[in-house]
Amino acid sequence: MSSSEIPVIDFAIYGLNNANTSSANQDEVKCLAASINAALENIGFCYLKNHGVPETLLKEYRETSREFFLLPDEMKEKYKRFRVPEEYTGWLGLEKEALNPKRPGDLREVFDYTPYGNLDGCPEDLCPDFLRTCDQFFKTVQDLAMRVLEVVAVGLQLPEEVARGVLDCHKLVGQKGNYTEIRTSYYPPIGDRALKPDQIRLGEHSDFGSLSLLFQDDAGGLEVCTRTGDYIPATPIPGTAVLKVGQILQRWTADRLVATKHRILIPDDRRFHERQSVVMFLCPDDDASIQCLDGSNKYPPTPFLEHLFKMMKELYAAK
Ligand SMILES: O=C(O)CCC(=O)C(=O)O
Ligand SMILES: [Fe+2]
Repeated sequence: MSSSEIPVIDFAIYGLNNANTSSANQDEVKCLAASINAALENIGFCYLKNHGVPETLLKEYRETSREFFLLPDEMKEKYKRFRVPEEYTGWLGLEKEALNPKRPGDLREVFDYTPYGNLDGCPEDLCPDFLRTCDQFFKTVQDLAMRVLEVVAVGLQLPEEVARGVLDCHKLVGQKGNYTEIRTSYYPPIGDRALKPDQIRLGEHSDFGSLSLLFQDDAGGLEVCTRTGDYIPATPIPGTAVLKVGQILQRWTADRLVATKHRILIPDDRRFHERQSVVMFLCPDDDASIQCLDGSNKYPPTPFLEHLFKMMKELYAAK
C-alpha cells in the first residue's frame, strides 16, 4: 500500500462554504459518506479537500503559535499545562509527552486550547493575537468536525435515532463538560541534537477522541500504519485536512472504523527543517456512555471521561 491509497475526498457539498447543508442533494451526501467511510474502514485516514477552513486562518494560527513557541522556555513556563484532564489550556515543552510510552519523550512542543480553559493559561501578554486566533480556529473547525461526524453517521447507515444519539453526545463541544480541544504542535529542527535511543518526533499512537481533523504544513514526515503493520507516508497535500478516526469512533463502531496508529520519525534529509501542525480532537461529552452501536458489546459501555483518564494516565506515566 502506498500513500496514494489514502484517498483524497472532495467535501465541497458539506464543507464550510456551503451555508446550508440541509439543501445538499441526499444522494450526493450518501455517495460522499460511502467514500469517506470506505477509507475509514480500510485505513482510518483520508484527506478532505474543499473543507472550507480559510487558508488565511490556518496561516494566522500557525504564525501566532510559532511566535509563542520561539520564545525562551522560561517565558513559556508561566503558561504550562499541568497534564491533567481538568487543566484544559496551556503549553507542554519538548519531551513532556511520549505518545508511545515505550519510547523517550516526543520531540515536539504543543499548546492546547479550549474556549472555556483556564484563560490565564493563554499567553496574551506575549503574543496578543494568540487567544483570538485560537478561538476563531476552534469555532471554525468545530463546525467542520460536526459536519464530518454527520456524514460519517450517514455512512454507518444507522437507524435515525441511533445516528442522532451519536451526534447528541457532542452537544457540549466548546463548553465545560466536553474535552474537545485544538492543539498546535511545533517540531523544532533536529540539527545536531543528541538523540536518545529510539527517540522520534512523535511516537506511535492513535487519537483518543471521536475523530480528528489535522492540518499539516509542507514539511512532511507523518506516517500511518496499514492493516498489514507497515507504515506509509501521509504526504502533505496543500489545501486538504487529514481526517482520522479516534479510539471512541472505533469503540462505537465495534472496530468497523479503525483508529489507526501514526507517528513522525526523525527526518533523514531535512534535519534542519522545523515542522508545524494544528489539529482538532473532537470528543464526546464527558459523561457520554460509549456503547457499541451494533449492540455487540464488543467493548463494555464506558463513560468517555473514564476512557480519557485511563489513556492520559498511560501517556504521562513515564514522564
Ligand atoms: O503533527 C502531526 O502531523 C500529527 C499530530 C498528531 O498525530 C497528534 O497530535 O495526535
Ligand atoms: Fe495523533
